[in-house]
Amino acid sequence: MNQFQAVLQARDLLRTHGRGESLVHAVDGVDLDVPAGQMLAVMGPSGCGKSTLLHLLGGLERPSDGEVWLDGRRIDDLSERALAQLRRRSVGFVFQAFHLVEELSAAENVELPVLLAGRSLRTARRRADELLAQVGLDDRARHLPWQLSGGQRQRVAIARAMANEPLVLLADEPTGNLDTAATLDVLRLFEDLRAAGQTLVIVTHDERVAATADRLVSMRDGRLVDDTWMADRRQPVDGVHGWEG
Ligand SMILES: Nc1ncnc2c1ncn2[C@@H]1O[C@H](COP(=O)(O)OP(=O)(O)OP(=O)(O)O)[C@@H](O)[C@H]1O
Repeated sequence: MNQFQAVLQARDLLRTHGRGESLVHAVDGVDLDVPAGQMLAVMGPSGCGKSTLLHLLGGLERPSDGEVWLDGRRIDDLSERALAQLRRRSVGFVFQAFHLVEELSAAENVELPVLLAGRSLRTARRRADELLAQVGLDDRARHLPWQLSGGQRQRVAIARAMANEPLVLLADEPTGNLDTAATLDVLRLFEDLRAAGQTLVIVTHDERVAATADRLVSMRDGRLVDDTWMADRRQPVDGVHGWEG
């Protein structure tokens, strides 16, 4: 653990695709320390490597070179089995397209990762009840995903991502498919999680979303080109302008 008590660290991270003429440096020498409890936004033009960076940080992809550390433990060189366990227990993912299991109810979607982590059905049910209440969907617990609005589906996905109390919550364009009202719901939820000490990394194209973060890093061509700590300038969700437009 370093002086910032970084929960998540990237060291000279490289991820390439293809070879020869078609070689792409999706992530090209990224160093990053995310302190515990920080809400970090990642922005940059399409194709600059934001999703790839998020996948590397959460162990969904392995780097071509460099290191990823989670809570003081190096994760990029773990076995497949250990990495799968880490993803289930220590990292929460939220995606633009929700990726809920369509055959399962909202509650069952949240229960699933708890069961996969080896806990009892009773524990899983209790956790799902708590989390769905927290995201304001206790009255939708038995609904299937297609019976929910996009914003409701994303709130279920956030509840699912939080099911095993992850060290970090990683979100890839979480509001990209949502209208303004649903975006605000999701941001208020993130704000509550942040207030409770949750570490969040959020990839976004939306400056209004980034304005609510503690820190904004900008990427270009696989590199970090700017790193701004908002400190006192971060905006509470309801203080951000431009939602009407
Ligand atoms: N599996 C792959 N094979 C080949 N190239 C890939 C692969 N995955 C990503 N890339 C390339 O790596 C670069 C970074 O992609 P990435 O999806 O991380 O960008 P992004 O910033 O998240 O883009 P967007 O904002 O459009 O989602 C792009 O040039 C992309 O085409």
